[in-house]
Amino acid sequence: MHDIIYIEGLKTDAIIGIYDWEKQQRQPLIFDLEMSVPIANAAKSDQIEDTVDYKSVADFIIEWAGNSRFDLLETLLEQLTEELFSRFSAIRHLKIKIGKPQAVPQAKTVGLIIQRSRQE
Ligand SMILES: Nc1nc2c(c(=O)[nH]1)N=C([C@H](O)[C@@H](O)CO)CN2
Repeated sequence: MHDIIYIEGLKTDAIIGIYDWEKQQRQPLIFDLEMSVPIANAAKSDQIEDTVDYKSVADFIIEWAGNSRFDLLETLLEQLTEELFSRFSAIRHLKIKIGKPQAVPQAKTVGLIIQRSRQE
């Protein structure tokens, strides 16, 4: 059982969606992440290098998702998960929720949650 480093309510604007109008204008996406990371080394050393820097993860997601262009949330999240495992080697498991608040006007938000483990 590992510890969880989390990011909640991370907002970025992206080109995402299956309809023509969605391919013309950016719309907000909201990310919630839980990253399973062993924190014992960082807790002893007090060094950011020994853990996962949530600020670096947040900055990466804003940049990567902001420059992405997908039809489906499914594709975006699957590819984002691979990028995060590749860039942040201490992440063992990832749970990511993505919300698309403008997609269904009658709903507060809609979206997708995926959970993946690092493939060794
Ligand atoms: N499972 C999904 N369903 C839908 C998606 C999606 O990405 N995954 N996308 C859309 C449209 O782009 C919608 O968000 C526009 O309102 C519809 N269903």
